[in-house]
Amino acid sequence: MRGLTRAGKRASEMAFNAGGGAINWFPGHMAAASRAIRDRLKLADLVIEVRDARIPLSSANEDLQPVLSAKRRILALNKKDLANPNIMNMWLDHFQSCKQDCISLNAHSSNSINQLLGLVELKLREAILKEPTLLVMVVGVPNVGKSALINSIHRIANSRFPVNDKMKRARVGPLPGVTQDIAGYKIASQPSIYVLDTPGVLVPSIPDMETGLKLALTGAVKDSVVGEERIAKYLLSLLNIRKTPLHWERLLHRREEFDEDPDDSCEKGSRGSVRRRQRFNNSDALYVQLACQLTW
Ligand SMILES: Nc1nc2c(ncn2[C@@H]2O[C@H](COP(=O)(O)OP(=O)(O)OP(=O)(O)O)[C@@H](O)[C@H]2O)c(=O)[nH]1
Repeated sequence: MRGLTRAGKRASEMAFNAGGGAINWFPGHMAAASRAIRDRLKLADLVIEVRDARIPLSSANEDLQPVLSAKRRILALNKKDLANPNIMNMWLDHFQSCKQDCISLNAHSSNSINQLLGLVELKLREAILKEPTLLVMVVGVPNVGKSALINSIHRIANSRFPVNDKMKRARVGPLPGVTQDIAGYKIASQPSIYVLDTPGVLVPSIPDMETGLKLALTGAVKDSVVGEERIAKYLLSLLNIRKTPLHWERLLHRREEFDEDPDDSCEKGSRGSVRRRQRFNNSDALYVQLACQLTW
């Protein structure tokens, strides 16, 4: 693990030194948004801190941690469908061993949202009996899936306890910075429970280049801010360090073996239909293999 960390640092240094100028990680609107989030946090009964399941440490906003850890908090590792399940489970064990309520999610999956709502109910059990209004705040770095999560929570909660309010939808988009203002969504009555969507915020200065490049690679920072070439070089260096070209070489080799036996390229589906096994793309593999060698 330590070897991989050192190698990751080396990859980020190489990518960074490739040039491209200084990086401004903190656009103007984030300072105002950070202040507004801190203000509202004082009123929140529960915080859902959304992090990216692929980079659960790098996607933490370190400046907010002292405030967040003093609140009732659920750590939601979102985009679990894009993460390596073995590594993600290791992180879940780690956070749970630190007595932190933690859950891995896919914001578009009803199963995930039902599990999250179960945990929210559990955390708010006592407050639900006492308070007429409760506030759940969703915070996290840009593009981590906060608004998608809120839309799913809103939809599922509304199907369980219909709220008379008009159903609003939070704006979701593939680029960071779509949500610019804090907005509330009512998900229950008696007590009234509101979920607050917040703009994604980063720390004003990212402490090390590797963290910055991981955030860029997973979409928390626009490609143009860091530079497409830097991001691509970092990715290719990581693939190289993890010996991905070697793995692909083996797959290519196996493909040649399949080609020698044409009967092997088909397999029976569960209903007896014959379906073609998905072929490994030879030219893509060779292209990335070559690109990795060039960045080394
Ligand atoms: N694969 C996958 N994509 C997701 C998931 N959750 C959200 N997304 C996608 O991630 C992108 C960003 O989602 P948003 O909900 O807009 O993210 P946000 O955190 O509100 O972004 P900001 O407005 O920058 O704060 C969208 O393209 C979503 O469809 C998930 O669990 N898995």
